[in-house]
Amino acid sequence: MRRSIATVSLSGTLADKLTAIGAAGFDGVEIFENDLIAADLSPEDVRYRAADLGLAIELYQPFRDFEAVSPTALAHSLRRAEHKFAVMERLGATCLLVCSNVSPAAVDDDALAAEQLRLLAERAAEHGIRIAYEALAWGRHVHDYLHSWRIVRAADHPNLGLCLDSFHILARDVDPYAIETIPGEKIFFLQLADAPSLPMDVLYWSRHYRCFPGQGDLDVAGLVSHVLRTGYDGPLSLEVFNDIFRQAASMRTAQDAMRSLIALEEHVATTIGESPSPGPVLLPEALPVSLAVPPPAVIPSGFAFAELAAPAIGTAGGPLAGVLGALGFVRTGVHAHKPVELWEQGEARILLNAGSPEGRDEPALTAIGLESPDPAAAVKRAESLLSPVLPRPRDPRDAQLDAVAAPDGTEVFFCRTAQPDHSSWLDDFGMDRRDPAAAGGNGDVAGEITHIDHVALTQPWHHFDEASLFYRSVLGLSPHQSLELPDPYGLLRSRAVSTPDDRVRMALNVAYVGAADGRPDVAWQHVALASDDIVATARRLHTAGTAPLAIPDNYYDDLEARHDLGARRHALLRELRLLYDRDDHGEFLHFYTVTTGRVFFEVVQRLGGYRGYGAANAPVRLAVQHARLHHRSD
Ligand SMILES: O=C(O)c1ccc(O)c(O)c1
Ligand SMILES: [Mg+2]
Repeated sequence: MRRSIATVSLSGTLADKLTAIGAAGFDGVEIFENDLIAADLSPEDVRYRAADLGLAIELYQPFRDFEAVSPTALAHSLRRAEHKFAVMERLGATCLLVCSNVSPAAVDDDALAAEQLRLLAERAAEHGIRIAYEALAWGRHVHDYLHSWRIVRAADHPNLGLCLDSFHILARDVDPYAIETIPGEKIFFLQLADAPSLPMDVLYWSRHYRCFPGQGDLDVAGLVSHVLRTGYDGPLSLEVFNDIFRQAASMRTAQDAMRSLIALEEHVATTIGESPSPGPVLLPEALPVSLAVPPPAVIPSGFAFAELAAPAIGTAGGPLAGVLGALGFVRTGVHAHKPVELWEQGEARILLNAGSPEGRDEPALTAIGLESPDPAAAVKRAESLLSPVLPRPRDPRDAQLDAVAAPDGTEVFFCRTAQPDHSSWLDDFGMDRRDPAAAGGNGDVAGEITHIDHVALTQPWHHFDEASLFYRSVLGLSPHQSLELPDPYGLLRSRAVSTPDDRVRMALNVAYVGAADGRPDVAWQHVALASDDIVATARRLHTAGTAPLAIPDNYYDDLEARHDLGARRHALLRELRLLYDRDDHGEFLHFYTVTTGRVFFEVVQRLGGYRGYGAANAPVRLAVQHARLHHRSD
């Protein structure tokens, strides 16, 4: 399919936007009038620049408040239209979007709207221009696509058709099923946007919170299926009004947009045969357009490791090694020729890397290893969704490693640990790697860490939606609900993503920038380790002389008010500074270690089928972490 995007979706000048859109591989562009008006480029300059970048100008927009008006207003609007037609001729644009009238002066009269739109279409036809009429969700009288279709049908002019916009249709919860009753040739244009479900005024929601398909909660793929079934063969065009994208780097946003369209086409291709439809079953092969079909997602089956930059391991193991030791981890190997240590316990593996990349001078979570049924196929998938595959200046002695960069720069490795069909990264840590249990680990002691439960990564605030789309589309993880967590100095956005079997879970949090009063930027990351007996793990930590993060007494007073867990259990939680949560499926016990650089560990025990991440307790944790940070910098 032709892929297009509206210039309003990106930041920068019109020239920047065109360059970014061209570089991301789009076929076309919708020129937003305000971008052109403010540009120091003539319409001809824009036309030739777009052509040089391989971009067709698919649409010019928006033309507002035209239909169902008084004769005086109509005369004024027709004059305005003639000027716009002239600009479009200079641009080489042949389709004008007219959005439904929002003015209080508009009359509730479909026959009048049809008559006036017909007049506009007749004038447009003289310039070889077509009019695409769009029902804005907040239109004064016309706010639903079936209503705009009735008007277009009544006007009955070949140069008048519809613009369908997924936001306006899905935001008002209008059933897109009836789209299939519209002949495809009367759908002149299809605009796509997703949005997180937010109970708010639809105009405000549209102007600030639209996002690319796959980043929100709307069924954009289902809507596209209905449109394609009509025979529509025009472009899929992204039109996103978003406060963050307006500020973020345009090159990157354009690439994120392209990834979203590829994933959307794949979604449509794989589900169009199943979507409820008034017509016969239609398979992708029978469509007049072709849809992208990237190699399927390879769902990871667990964590192989988490890698931490540990600049200080040279000095007596460094603080991270101290914490790992107190938690019962054992250093089981050292990389054959890199300053990397392997620490293990159960199936949990942590790499401490002293070879601090690019001036990193504090501990940070830099890479995660995921167990993959097919690492090479996982990389192919990532490549086809425009994720940077990491060039590895590999030593021929090392095991083959397949890795991609996540949007926040975290390296994601696809591994097959100790599988006969693939070389194992573990072999790089020497044949004399110690068995963690035999090497003085605590395989036989209660409170063993069994595996990595989840990792929590902080995303720069302007890459949050991009990150959730990356984990969803590239790795095949399912996003959970977005949460807002109160922090002493801000509101933290958090969203978990996980595999269907929950063996890989990640929490994505927004990192934020310290305020003007000199507070530091906060981008804490953590590795959550699963224990089969958290009370024993906590006692071991105490015995090793390492204190967990000191949760305040007020938390325990409140916990007693919220949950009746019995006096003994409450006393135990308070003594060991364990936190507690529960959901409909089970209970959750957890504690945190103190932060080293940007990193801390969490130990968790899930009782029953608890599905969450202890988000209810995150505000207390953040407050304590902030207090420690302030204390240190005083
Ligand atoms: O927010 C608006 O006004 C607006 C304008 C043009 C569109 O295509 C649209 O979907 C919204
Ligand atoms: Mg629109």
